[in-house]
Amino acid sequence: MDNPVRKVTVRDLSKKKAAKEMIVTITAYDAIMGRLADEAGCDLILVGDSMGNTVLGYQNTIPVTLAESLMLTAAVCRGVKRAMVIGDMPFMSYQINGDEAVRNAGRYLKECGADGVKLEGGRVMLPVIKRLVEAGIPVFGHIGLLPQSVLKDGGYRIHGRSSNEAAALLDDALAVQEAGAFAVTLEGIPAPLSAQISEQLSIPTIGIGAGPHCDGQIQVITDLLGLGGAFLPRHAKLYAKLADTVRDAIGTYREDVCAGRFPGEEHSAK
Ligand SMILES: Nc1nc(=O)c2c([nH]1)NC[C@@H]1CN(c3ccc(C(=O)N[C@@H](CCC(=O)O)C(=O)O)cc3)CN21
Ligand SMILES: CC(C)C(=O)C(=O)O
Ligand SMILES: [Mg+2]
Repeated sequence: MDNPVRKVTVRDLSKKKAAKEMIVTITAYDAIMGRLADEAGCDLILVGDSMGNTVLGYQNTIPVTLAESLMLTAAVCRGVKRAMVIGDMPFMSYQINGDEAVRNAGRYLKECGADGVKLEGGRVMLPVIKRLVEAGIPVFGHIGLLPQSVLKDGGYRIHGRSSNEAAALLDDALAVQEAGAFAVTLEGIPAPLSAQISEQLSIPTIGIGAGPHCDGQIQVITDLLGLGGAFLPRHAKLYAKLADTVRDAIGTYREDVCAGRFPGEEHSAK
């Protein structure tokens, strides 16, 4: 039997925070990208409900279904050996009540092989997070800019700019920690406030659009690889231009086929 690779655990993440080592996180939506992110050494891989905006082609994360999220989470898990894989619970799969949240969250662990789930919301989600943790499900919290509230908020905006909002966000972070979450995403928060939250919390903070003083960072993989459309959020940095590479490769293939250059003899059965 192959020597199994040792999985990253929630305890490894705590140790990284204590040692001031960055927790590197990225989203993935299929086995191929999951494997590549794992091979690149990421600690955490989130099967984000940003699959709505990216691979599923919706306007936002609202329409993503539990079935879609479970299917892609299972695919990512099949590609990943070492990193923790977290399923991002979609809109309306955990907000109704704790019973539904536990039933739905459990499916990520049992049916997909995920190592935990993520859900959006601070103090209001304390009872739900607590129920999941009591059931033995590792929970990754998420506070600040909450994409599943885009319709209520009327768009995406930085949270915590006023002193009232900043105090509420610190309280949200403490509530998520008190509920038993193993880490929390800080999204769209001014850098000084995420620095303060990261210092006050014993659990790791993972930032996106939240400055450099978090215990780790997360990015949406299609933003980082240049696979998205024209819009790149301010928080994202282009590390590659894969859309150009892919379009060029497919275009060359098309020209070869039209010109009779492909398939050649070496690609043809005798
Ligand atoms: N491709 C992609 N990348 C993401 O980071 C992402 C998603 N999709 N989908 C789910 C959420 C939505 N996110 C978003 C989407 C838009 C902005 C945005 O418009 N930001 C403004 C700055 C806002 C401000 O400074 O107040 C920008 O100009 O980029 C931010 C986060 C983050 N998440
Ligand atoms: C951006 C991260 C935090 C997320 O929730 C997602 O990708 O859905
Ligand atoms: Mg999400």
